[in-house]
Amino acid sequence: MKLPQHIAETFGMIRQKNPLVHHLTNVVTVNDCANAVLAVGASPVMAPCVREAADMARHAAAVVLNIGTPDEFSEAAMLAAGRAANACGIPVVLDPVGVGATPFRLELVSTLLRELQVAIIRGNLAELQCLAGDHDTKATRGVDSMATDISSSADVARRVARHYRCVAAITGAVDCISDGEQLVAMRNGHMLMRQVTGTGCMATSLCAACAGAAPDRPLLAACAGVAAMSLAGEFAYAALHGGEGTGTYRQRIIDALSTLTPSRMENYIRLDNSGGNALLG
Ligand SMILES: Nc1ncnc2c1ncn2[C@@H]1O[C@H](COP(=O)(O)OP(=O)(O)O)[C@@H](O)[C@H]1O
Ligand SMILES: Cc1ncsc1CCOP(=O)(O)O
Repeated sequence: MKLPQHIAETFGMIRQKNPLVHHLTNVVTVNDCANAVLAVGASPVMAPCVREAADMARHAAAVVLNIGTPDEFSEAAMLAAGRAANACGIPVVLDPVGVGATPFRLELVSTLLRELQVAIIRGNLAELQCLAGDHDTKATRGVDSMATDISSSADVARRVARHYRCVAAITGAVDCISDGEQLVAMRNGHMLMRQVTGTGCMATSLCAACAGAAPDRPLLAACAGVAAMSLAGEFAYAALHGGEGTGTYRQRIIDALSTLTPSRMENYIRLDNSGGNALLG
């Protein structure tokens, strides 16, 4: 089997298994994440209160910790959910939104990564550069950044994955996913995705949906989640008519996710081999 087929097969497992994805996430994009997860055949639930976060995590197939709008209660609830998930072998997927922007976010993410074993970290280049300890994180601008250069993304993804013993997924014009050894780079998506808030958060939730369906293959799960998001962005753009803008585009992204099939995914994934692709030592 070729790599796109493995990725597409992993995506297909979502509809077979209908995993429950528990989210502790931000207030900006929470509804988009819930709809994205539903669109691909998984079930979302959001239970951010510390009094039930761990109990809900135990029912779930995967847990998302997205630090987009952290407050003074976030750390306790995320730790409770994450510890419960770790104890039950349920994959935890971290989105370190804007981690380099404030000391509070950096401290929160450092605590989560010290106390929990995460399966997948999904973020943009600036966020993962920050986690890699790179000091040149000029790319940070609020919760946004740009990744066009495959060599930096590939290098940072590998280093983050090795350091935190997980899969690291860096999205951007090129998406680079690594487990520390193997690297998968894909060039799908559309630059208009940057004009719609939530495309990164949805990518993270989709990685969690895939990890919930295929917990034994986190690298392929992260590839499938990211590929689903990028392909939805690409197909949604192609479906726009004249006079339609980013509001319609946001809706069309959910439409594209809900109609995305494994065979379409397999056919449209564009691998970029210039950074060295999967099965690299
Ligand atoms: N310039 C681009 N060209 C194509 N796709 C892009 C581009 N920028 C981002 N994307 C896609 O948008 C989605 C969100 O990625 P990104 O913007 O990096 O996340 P974040 O919102 O966390 O910064 C991913 O599927 C990614 O591939
Ligand atoms: C705008 C904003 N501010 C805090 S969280 C958030 C949403 C970020 O979502 P994404 O990174 O997916 O665009």
